[in-house]
Amino acid sequence: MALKYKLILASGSPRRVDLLNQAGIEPSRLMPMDIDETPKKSEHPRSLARRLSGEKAEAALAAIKGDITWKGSYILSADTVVAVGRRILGKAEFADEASNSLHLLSGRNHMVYTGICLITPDRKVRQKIVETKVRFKRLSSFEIENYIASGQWRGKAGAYGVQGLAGTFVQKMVGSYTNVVGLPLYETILLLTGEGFDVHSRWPEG
Ligand SMILES: Cc1cn([C@H]2C[C@H](O)[C@@H](COP(=O)(O)OP(=O)(O)OP(=O)(O)O)O2)c(=O)[nH]c1=O
Repeated sequence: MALKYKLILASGSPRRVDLLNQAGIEPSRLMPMDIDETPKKSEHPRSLARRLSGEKAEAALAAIKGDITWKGSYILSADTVVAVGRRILGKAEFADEASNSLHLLSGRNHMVYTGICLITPDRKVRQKIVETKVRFKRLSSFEIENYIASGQWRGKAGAYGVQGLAGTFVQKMVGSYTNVVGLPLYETILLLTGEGFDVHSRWPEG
């Protein structure tokens, strides 16, 4: 069946592509957007997730402006922020930063906010912020050291990836798991179908 709409995923995150694929959607194009992700002074983590997801989608829209191939396509973006209270734990650049982040998360609750932004073919902007509460067990220095050695913290908010070894750190989670991995599937599909994107006609037949 010919698909009615094209979808641009304004992201370079392999996790987001995997999650969309899991939902039976193959983006027509991947557009990683290099935006400044620095939080503003006293910006709430929720507001940051909202602002950055919006900026990624708007940057992709600006980049395809005037290109007839992508006229009438949907643009989807997301941004995931990990926070302890109002304290934002960004992507660690070095091992010692990642270690600090994990020490902070150890034995505590934290929040994961993912902002999703959808720009429709008629260029309406729709946003949704999804929250998940995560509790990590108390981590020993030995566990943290070994986790750091695995390298799985690289490129991930809060310096961990729940879909990998850090899944063993999670004592409790309230809310969406896929939200923590980087794209809340239930809410994303709801947003897409609500805006007329043909999600279910893309599902494979067995
Ligand atoms: C908390 C957590 C985050 N992550 C990832 C998801 C995101 O890729 C990343 C958060 O950074 P983001 O800035 O949201 O995304 P990104 O820079 O990786 O990709 P893009 O902006 O191009 O879409 O952390 C996991 O993979 N697992 C986790 O458990």
